[in-house]
Amino acid sequence: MDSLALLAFSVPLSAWGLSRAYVWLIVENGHATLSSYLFFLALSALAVKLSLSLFRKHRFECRSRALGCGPVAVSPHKDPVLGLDGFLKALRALKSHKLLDFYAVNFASYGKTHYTIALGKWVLMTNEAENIKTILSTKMDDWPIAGPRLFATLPVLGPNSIFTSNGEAWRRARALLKPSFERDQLTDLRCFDRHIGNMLSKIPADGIAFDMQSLLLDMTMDSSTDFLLGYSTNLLTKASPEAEHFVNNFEYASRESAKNARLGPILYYLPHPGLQKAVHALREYVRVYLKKAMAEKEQHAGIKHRSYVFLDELLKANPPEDYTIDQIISILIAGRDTTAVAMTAVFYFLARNPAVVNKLRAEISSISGDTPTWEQLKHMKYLNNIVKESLRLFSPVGTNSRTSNKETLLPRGGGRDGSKPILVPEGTPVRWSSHVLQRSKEVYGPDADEFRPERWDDLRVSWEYIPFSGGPRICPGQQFALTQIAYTLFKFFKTFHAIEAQDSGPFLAKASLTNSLPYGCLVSVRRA
Ligand code: HEM
Repeated sequence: MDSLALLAFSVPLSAWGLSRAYVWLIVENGHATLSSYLFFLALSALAVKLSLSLFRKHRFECRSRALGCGPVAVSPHKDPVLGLDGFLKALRALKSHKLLDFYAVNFASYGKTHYTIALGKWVLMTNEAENIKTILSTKMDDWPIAGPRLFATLPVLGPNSIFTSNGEAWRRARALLKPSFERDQLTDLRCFDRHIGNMLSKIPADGIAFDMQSLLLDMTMDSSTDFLLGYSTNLLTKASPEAEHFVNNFEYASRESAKNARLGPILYYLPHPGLQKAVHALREYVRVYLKKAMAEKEQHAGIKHRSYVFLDELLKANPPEDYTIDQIISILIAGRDTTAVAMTAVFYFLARNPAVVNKLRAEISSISGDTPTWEQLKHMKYLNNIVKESLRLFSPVGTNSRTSNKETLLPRGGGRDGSKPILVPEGTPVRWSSHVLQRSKEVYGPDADEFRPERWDDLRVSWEYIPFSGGPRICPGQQFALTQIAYTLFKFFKTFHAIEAQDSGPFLAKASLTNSLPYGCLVSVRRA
């Protein structure tokens, strides 16, 4: 039944019901007490609210039709109010590390754009590249970051960080950070070199199984802190007790943030002394290096006294102390796990594809010496295709979301075949999955689930490939991450001849702030 028919039916019915309730309760039974009046008032308020929401729904549908929009599919729910059945299914998928598959099944079953209910809230799911482009780029201002992602990171990053802010506050943070990601900085590979060397020296001798993911997590923490603060945590060599404490707090804060993302406002408004203590300790650790960098800036007044450090670059704009700390912690959260997990996935796929490794080694051996330049790395076509293909099959940020701040149009998803535009009400959360989109058979062909770097020789895609997101909020660390991954691969295959998988289970993804491999990535190597 459409909303007009419901309206025509329900308004006279509730008026009649209310008048009957009044006569029965107050006139006939003489219950003219305060509680019966209050009961009657509550009943009336409910009826008015229901009629008003039906009226609004009707007006919304009229506007939607006038704009040429179509209705959107709705996923079926046994519990149509809270959607508890869907929530429990998602929870089970999360626990068995199959949440990304759960999204894939839902998109295949209910359509590329559909509504679902999550704990009483209507959520728009869309995997239409055109819709994602509209949300992230063309109409970005209608779609701020809100909801779970915000609840997840606010307690750790505060409202001013590039990661949690919107509008003017976000533009200010982005402008401050932009110069620190300029190309010149990226071409200086010395910062990675030492940490990659430390990691390679920890890899056990021929044939012994080890977890590549945990080594890569240590390496990216060492290189990120070195790059950002000018002082590495040195987890792979001789970490100080302060550095170890910092890393423990960082990992604890990330885990608790992921819980906030799942339970949203429920946890966000409850006090969490453990998290507060960890965040305080994180900030104080960064403050020590910030103070050192400020002192060195005064002492050296414009003279370059050490190789590139992100903090030195930031301080050129004289930002306030706590604001700077917000941004540094944001970048560490945004860049450390993502890069480590992206590299883990590359090694996961290579360990299962010896023919790809042979082709990669041939390309690497065409470059003399053990230390490539930035330009050489950029021109290694096959190596870059491998990284691209791995990020297609496994994006560390496998899903993403925004919330509409006004009634707004999306170009697709309406009508029987989903080709009409849709009108989205204000306050609607929208979620999409780069992971599912990047495995679309429509775009990537029937072998979309296979690891085949050669497909990138002639494949041209746009918004169907978004491991680093897109639009003005595109990941500013993209080149930094890609360079670090390429450099690691180069050095790894100059040292080792082959890599073999030592686990045989299916590919699973543990969903947290970033997806990771729940049981690590067990491999063994042979020396070159
Ligand atoms: C393979 C590694 C990486 C992947 C897959 C990745 C992915 C992403 C994605 C998908 C977003 C968009 C999030 C959203 O729209 O909600 C993002 C944002 C961001 N990333 Fe990355 N990232 C990676 C590495 C890095 C690195 C190394 C850094 C810094 C050194 C970094 C810094 C940031 C920042 C600051 C943002 C927020 C940008 C903004 O809101 O304007 N990322 N990243």
